[in-house]
Amino acid sequence: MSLTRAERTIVVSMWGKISTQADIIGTEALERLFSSYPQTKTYFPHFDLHAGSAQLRAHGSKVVAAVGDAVKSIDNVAGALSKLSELHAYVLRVDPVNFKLLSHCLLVTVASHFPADFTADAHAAWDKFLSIVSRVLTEKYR
Ligand code: HEM
Repeated sequence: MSLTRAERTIVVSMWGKISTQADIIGTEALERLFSSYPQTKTYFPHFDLHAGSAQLRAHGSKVVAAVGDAVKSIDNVAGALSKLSELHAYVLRVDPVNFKLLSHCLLVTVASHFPADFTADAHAAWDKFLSIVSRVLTEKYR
């Protein structure tokens, strides 16, 4: 699976907007993840996961920064995220199903912040891009 040229253009150009609100978007996506899918909280027993907590905000900005690294290396996402891939697969052992949940929450968050940009094509491009990111972060399981 790889992005078409048109899909890359959409992801890169929307990232220009998302990156200006990266911390807010990362934090909101995590808040949505933990409230809609509370089972995901089991990976964070050491975190204060209340909405707006300092740890949640710090983690939200790290997650979105990593998505930004992937956008910047959109032709080599595996290379850009290789350290994170080892962390999630070998150290944290996050079950891959959780990546679908977080990707969904990121999509919903982006859609609600940028409704005019979130056309059906943009939705499809981001969905595909986030599944590539998720695949990279989980592929070391196989
Ligand atoms: C788009 C998918 C994801 C991205 C881009 C991502 C990104 C990151 C980043 C950047 C870190 C910090 C690494 C560091 O401090 O060196 C991290 C840590 C972590 N991630 Fe993810 N992650 C993703 C999905 C997930 C999912 C689905 C879960 C589980 C539900 C998860 C659980 C964790 C945990 C438990 C940590 C360690 C937190 C800590 O103790 O500081 N991640 N992730």
